[in-house]
Amino acid sequence: MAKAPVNVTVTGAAGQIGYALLFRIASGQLLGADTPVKLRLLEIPQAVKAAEGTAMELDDCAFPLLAGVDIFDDARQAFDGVNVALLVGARPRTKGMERGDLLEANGGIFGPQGEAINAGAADDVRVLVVGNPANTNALIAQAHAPDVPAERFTAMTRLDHNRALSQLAGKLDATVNDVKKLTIWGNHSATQYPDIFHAEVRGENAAKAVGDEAWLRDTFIPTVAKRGAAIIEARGASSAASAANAAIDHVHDWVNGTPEGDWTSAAIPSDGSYGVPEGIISSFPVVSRNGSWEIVQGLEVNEFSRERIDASVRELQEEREAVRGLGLIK
Ligand SMILES: NC(=O)c1ccc[n+]([C@@H]2O[C@H](COP(=O)([O-])OP(=O)(O)OC[C@H]3O[C@@H](n4cnc5c(N)ncnc54)[C@H](O)[C@@H]3O)[C@@H](O)[C@H]2O)c1
Ligand SMILES: O=C(O)C[C@H](O)C(=O)O
Repeated sequence: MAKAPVNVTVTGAAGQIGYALLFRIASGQLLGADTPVKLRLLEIPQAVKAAEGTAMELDDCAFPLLAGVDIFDDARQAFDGVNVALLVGARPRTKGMERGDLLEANGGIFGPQGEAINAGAADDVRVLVVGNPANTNALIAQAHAPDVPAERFTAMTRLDHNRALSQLAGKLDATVNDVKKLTIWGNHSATQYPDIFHAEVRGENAAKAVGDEAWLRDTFIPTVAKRGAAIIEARGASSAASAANAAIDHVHDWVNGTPEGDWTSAAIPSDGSYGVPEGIISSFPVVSRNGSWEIVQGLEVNEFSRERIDASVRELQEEREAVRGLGLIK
């Protein structure tokens, strides 16, 4: 029997990530070639017309798996019955805006969207927050959805993971397929920590294969952590196709499972593992089993890594305190 369509809501659908994302979802790359999807696009009223244009193009692709496209400017309607929620639309930082202003402006988006998910989402809803500051926006949405299991709220560090795979493979003259067990820890920000101490390249420990702490400290880590800014500098706009690709990877693996013998990175609510305070939405080494993320346990964290994980987690705690101070979470 044919599978029932899965409802996928994408916010910020008329933005640049939206444009790179929607066609890939509709073609089956998010959930698999046997799963029809219904797209539910959420935009602000001024951008609804642009979303309608994208919907026309989706029609014109005649995707066999696309079971419908609906466009909304109301979050309650957009998240009604949602199975997969991709929260891409966010308020970017503009000139003169302090971090508190940015968190407050995004609280005005992610709080109501969390409430709408709480009110109408399907029981199996999975939420991926892409819009920045992604980890803390996810925390705000989660706080407004008390009836949804907390672990269904995640934030995207898969782009950072993919960036790290490419940088490490390039250094060792390998391909990304040769690299396993790499980890992004912490926040999707410049404090994130890409960790190669447990990574393997062609079965050999990556840190040993690199054998160059200065490269790790002064080149690899800053290149990965500041890649978003480098893309903005080069393109004049933030990463879009690679961000959409990472969102596809994240949800695909969450639903279908990660391959045996490897792991990936995702920002998920901490259960206290690795000294990360419970509840913080932090990036960890994760596998997906039976449709749920699990933190890879038992990794030894050396002093070099500890310092960097702690710094990024501290930033997440500060963001949590800031949104608490603004009354956006309890
Ligand atoms: N986590 C990551 O790795 C990562 C990577 C790249 C970009 N990002 C972030 O993703 C976000 C989107 O990037 P983009 O390049 O697509 O931006 P964009 O400005 O091109 O598009 C954002 C869209 O969101 C819409 N929007 C704003 N408020 C909304 C709301 N309340 N409801 C629904 N839609 C709303 C806007 O109208 C716009 O169309 C940004 O916050 C960006 O910083 C995250
Ligand atoms: O949008 C940004 O600020 C950068 C983005 O998060 C990225 O990592 O490419």
